[in-house]
Amino acid sequence: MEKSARPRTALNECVKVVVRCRPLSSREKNEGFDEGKKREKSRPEQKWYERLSAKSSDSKSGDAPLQVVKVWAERGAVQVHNPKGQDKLFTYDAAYDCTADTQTIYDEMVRPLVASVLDGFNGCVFAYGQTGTGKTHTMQGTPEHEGVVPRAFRHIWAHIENTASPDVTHLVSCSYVELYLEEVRDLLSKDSKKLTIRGQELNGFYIPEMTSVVCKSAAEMVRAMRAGNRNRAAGRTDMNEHSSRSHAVFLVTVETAHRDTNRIRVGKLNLVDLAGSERQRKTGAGGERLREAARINQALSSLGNVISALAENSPHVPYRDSKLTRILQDSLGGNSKTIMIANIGPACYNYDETITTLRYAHRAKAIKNKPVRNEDPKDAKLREYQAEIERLRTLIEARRAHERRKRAPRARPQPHEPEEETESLESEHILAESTIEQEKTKTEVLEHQIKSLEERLVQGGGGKDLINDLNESQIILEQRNMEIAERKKREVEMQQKIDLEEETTTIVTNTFATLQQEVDHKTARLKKCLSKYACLREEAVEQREAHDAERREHEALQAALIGELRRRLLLADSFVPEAGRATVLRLRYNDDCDAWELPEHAAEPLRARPLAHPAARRPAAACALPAAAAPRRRAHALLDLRPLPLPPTARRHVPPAPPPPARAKAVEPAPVAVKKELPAERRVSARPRAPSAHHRLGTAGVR
Ligand SMILES: Nc1ncnc2c1ncn2[C@@H]1O[C@H](COP(=O)(O)OP(=O)(O)OP(=O)(O)O)[C@@H](O)[C@H]1O
Repeated sequence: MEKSARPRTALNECVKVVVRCRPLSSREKNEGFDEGKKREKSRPEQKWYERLSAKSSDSKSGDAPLQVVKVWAERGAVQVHNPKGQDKLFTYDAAYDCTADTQTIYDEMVRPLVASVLDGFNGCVFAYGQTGTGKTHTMQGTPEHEGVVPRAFRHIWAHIENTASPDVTHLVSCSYVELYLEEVRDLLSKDSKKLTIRGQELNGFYIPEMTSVVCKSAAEMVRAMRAGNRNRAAGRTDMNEHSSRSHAVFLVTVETAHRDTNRIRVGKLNLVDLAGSERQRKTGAGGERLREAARINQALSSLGNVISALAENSPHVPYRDSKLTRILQDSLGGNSKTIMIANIGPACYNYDETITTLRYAHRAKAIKNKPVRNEDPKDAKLREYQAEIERLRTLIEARRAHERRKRAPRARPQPHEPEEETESLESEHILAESTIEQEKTKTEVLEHQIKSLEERLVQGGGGKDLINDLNESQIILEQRNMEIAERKKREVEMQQKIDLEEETTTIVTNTFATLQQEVDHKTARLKKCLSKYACLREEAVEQREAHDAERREHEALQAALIGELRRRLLLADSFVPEAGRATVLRLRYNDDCDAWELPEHAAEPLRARPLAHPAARRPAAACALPAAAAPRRRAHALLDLRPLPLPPTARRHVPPAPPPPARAKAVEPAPVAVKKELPAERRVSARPRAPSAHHRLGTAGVR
């Protein structure tokens, strides 16, 4: 992710939100009727199951009651059965049920976005949702069902082939990174090296050192994606056989140069497959999986906070809270056109998670981005390559001219000329020949360099003639699909408008014959309003409960992390030598460099408290007196206000003395050994010690 220039003027464009509901998995179908599993569920879930089972016997349909989600594709709405009250209804830009395939989602929603990227805009598609709801299935797909990412590759290359002409040059490059345990890793480098996010909140963040692979076809990009996927962290949980344990970002950069206008457009497409939120109770995660889950949930919670802050137009957006939100800064509230695909599962077992996902997705609809076309940005590689090719060409020209001058016919030695002169002319000739040879080799090297640079660029020679019939008909078909998708989108929007206006117009258009009619009508409206009010109150209670649950989870996580921190600090106290501990405590973490640093001008902490000199009239630090030991430092004149370590409150455990043999008992009484041990212990605690890491944690107010 290269740093790009900030846009000057931009039109606001809302984040588009799409919901996709996957089919019930075979496991969910079986689990619904498994009495053993039902008993394991928490009480509210069990009640829900019981209610549904009752309904199921009424409806006589096997698995229908297990599903709580109903998708109204033509309205872009999702309805969720509420076990405690009224059903919930959310509307989005589009909604797809389990029968919809990725092709439809791509044609209707993603295709226009990729077209904008080819026109020089930034674009982002990210899949969000609970674990096992089909984010990877949507983004990457399977060999049988191609996902959004490979479809975008094919779309990009179909466009490049279609617009091939000698006046248009393209450069396509891709990068692939993952965020695993809050570390950014390069998936396209052999050793998956760790990367650093640089930049400031105001100017946007970027990753300067990530590998960028120049590609010449869609197949090459798919190969790069697969190579990256092999390096990506994945693992098994109770909810997903192949669960992604990291957030992955595939970045495609398309640069297009038009010779006639001499302008370069750079479009960047971020394709993000997030790891899913998960509850330890359901995934059965432990050990390393639990650590991963904690980090995944933490990053997703930061993402949720960013979405909420942007939706509420809050003056502060906490992008800095996690690396994920830093990476996605431009996509959320910045210079980008963005699509959020919210993946949900239909099972009642996941009711809470589905509602949470739908709420965040609904909030994301209010986020306004400011996309602008990126024209002639400073970091365009195409311009760099073109300049380099131009420079090499001039160099070759200069060399050739030099060569020609050297080859110019020289005066032949005349018979009457002296022999020495003839010899010198001949040696000069040989020297010139060898220089020409050397120059020739250098020119060849330069020509080779030009060729390799030109190979990276895609430049069409024959325009439309190059495209075979199949490709052309495919493009026509895609255009038709896009038109159909556009019409469908308009239909959904109109349907949503009609639904909204239907309610308001009924009041206006209604004319009442009698007063009683008006009273009845108004009573009905009042009842409707009251039920809406009850619904909202219920939602507020639910949100508070969800918030409380989330807080409890965070508290448990925090307690676990503090426990871990204490253990590590204890280890540091026990094993880091006292001499080096003061230095260790001064280390500060630098977010930008992703490393621990020793601040340059930080005062060195005092190893011991300064004592008043016994000979001085006024109290003064012993080290401040001239007699004090040299060398003196400025830091020595500072007063150390940190509390001294408290003496230990527990006595050191003294192993009980082995029962003495009957005869020795009278000679060596046991209590003496305990008495001897105590003063020695006190002496240790009274000695001025370097501040311990553990002690610092205590004074920092961490409970
Ligand atoms: N629309 C769908 N149609 C059919 N099967 C699906 C669909 N969506 C998901 N699945 C199946 O559900 C399972 C889980 O999907 P996937 O791995 O994509 O979930 P995920 O959201 O990426 O999970 P995680 O966050 O744990 O990585 C897979 O076996 C996948 O094939």
